Amino acid sequence: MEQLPCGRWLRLVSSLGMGQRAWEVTLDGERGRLAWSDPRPPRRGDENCFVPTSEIIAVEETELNKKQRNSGKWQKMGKPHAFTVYYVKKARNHRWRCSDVTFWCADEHLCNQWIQALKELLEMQKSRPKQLLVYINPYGGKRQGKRIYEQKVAPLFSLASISTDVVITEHANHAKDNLFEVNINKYDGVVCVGGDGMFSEVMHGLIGRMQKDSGIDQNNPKAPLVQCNIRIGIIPAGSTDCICYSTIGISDPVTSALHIIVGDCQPLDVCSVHHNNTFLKYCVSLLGYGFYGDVLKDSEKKRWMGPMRYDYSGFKTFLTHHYYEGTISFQPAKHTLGSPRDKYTCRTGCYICKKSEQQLAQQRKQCGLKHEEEEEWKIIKGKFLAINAVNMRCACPRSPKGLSPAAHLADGSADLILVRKCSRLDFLRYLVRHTNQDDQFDFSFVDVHRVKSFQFTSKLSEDNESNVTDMGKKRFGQFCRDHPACCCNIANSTWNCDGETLESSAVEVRVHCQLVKLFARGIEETCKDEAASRQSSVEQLTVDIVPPMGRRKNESSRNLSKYAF
Ligand SMILES: Nc1ncnc2c1ncn2[C@@H]1O[C@H](COP(=O)(O)OP(=O)(O)OP(=O)(O)O)[C@@H](O)[C@H]1O
Ligand SMILES: CCCCCCCCCCCCC/C=C/[C@@H](O)[C@H](CO)NC(C)=O
Ligand SMILES: [Ca+2]
Repeated sequence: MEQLPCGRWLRLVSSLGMGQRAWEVTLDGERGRLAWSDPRPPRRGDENCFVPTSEIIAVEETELNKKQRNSGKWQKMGKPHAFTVYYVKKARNHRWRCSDVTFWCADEHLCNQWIQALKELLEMQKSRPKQLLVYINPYGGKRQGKRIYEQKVAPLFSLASISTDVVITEHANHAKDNLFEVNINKYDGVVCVGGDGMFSEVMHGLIGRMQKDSGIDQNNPKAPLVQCNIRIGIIPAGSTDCICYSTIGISDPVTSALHIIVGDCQPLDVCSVHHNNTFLKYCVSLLGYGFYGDVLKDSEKKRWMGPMRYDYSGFKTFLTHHYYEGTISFQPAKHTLGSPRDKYTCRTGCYICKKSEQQLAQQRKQCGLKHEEEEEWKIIKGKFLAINAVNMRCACPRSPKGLSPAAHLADGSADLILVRKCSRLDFLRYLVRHTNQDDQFDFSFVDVHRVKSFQFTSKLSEDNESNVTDMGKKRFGQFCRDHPACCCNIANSTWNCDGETLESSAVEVRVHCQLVKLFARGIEETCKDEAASRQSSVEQLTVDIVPPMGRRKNESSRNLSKYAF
């Protein structure tokens, strides 16, 4: 056994009992892992197990029960001493579970030494939260938030020695308002139990509190916002849970709780939405006008249906097939490395996010924020069935690859998807591609741009501003309502902003790079993904990224692959 100068164990190797057999158990502080293997040759592959110390949840001294003590080897020795290690076990589809293993030995001192060493290693994990503030929406999704928290999450937090202050919300905006009042410095993180709307509330509370404390005016669309360092954890108990699904890879309360316990950290871009120098909302998942705005507006009246309301309203909105006229102007995100149509998806420790954030910071240092306003704006006028701006891929169980499969969580850009007027059948084909492997951008009526800011004005508000008489417009509105088959809608749609409707149709949107942080790590690469994506990603990165970054023409993909995979 070796000991660090500070007195900590670097390496502990012992022969310990597990079940009825002796195992060689190694705690390797330097490599950060606990491993156990059967010392009897030949070693079978499935009997060599290890767990990274960063994924150990807790260690506890264990009383072996009577049955265990009376069987086999136990009888031959005095009272055995045992300890249990609880750790993260990774199952399929990004699901995490809490597993445990119990080791025993006859020597009490040795047993205590192991418990002590493991506890010290856990203490060294500085990113783990000790004190959390939890908000539960009892009415989100299928109204199971409270039960989910009490039965699945609270026992894990208690096992990991995390203290919590729990607030069960009594009305909408309860959590948001409360975050302006609490002693926030007391907490290492805020957890929301609910859906995307509940996350949005907590995020608004935290960002708003941070700006207020720093004297930043949120109504100024150009204000450089102050980053929030207090992390947010999401325990999914909503209807879509798109933010959880897109940042963890699955919508599962136990998996989310374990990501919180191990102290994961995933930065996230946030869009600010303004109208006429008035702050409206922040958005992290979907900001959608037209189809998704109309689905949301209709579904709000059907909240009693629970998550099914989106299917009902989705079908109804699809049949109405309304399109909306307006003008979109946007600034392409030139600092980002990827593009919405490359195959390089955002994964844990994403290189594209890291590099894009660095390039943006460098640009701002060199040219200042003011210069950005003068950068190129592109303008598109048209008739749209849907305008969707997504800050993340917006995946959910209904659409596992999401609205924009290659969108990045933390690259300081959003993907702006414009679905122009097309036939019902074409729109259906577009929607169906959200659910299969085909490219949903491969349609003549769909455009996608990676942007850092955009503005939208509907034709209706443009006309109102120019001096067309109101009478004429009203008459035209009447005409269209009388002829629903024509599908044009001169009324405005509404914006769907993370599942909340916005009052105004004219908006000014800006992406704030990595404004908030989550207890998450992005989507982990699975063996299946690795095999499928390695070849295409390297090719794609070499083609798409290398030339704009000014690399030498034939610089090999080897240099990139060392970062990417
Ligand atoms: N106690 C409460 N009573 C009524 N509304 C609440 C309460 N607590 C929170 N809310 C509001 O309920 C809204 C919806 O909640 P939530 O996002 O949890 O569920 P959901 O809408 O079913 O799921 P999703 O957003 O994933 O579609 C939130 O915007 C939140 O402001
Ligand atoms: C006929 C087949 C049609 C299948 C269409 C499937 C498309 C599903 C795409 C879902 C995208 C969800 C984007 C997430 C938005 C959330 O912010 C919001 C609030 O939870 N949810 C919704 C539904 O607006
Ligand atoms: Ca992004």
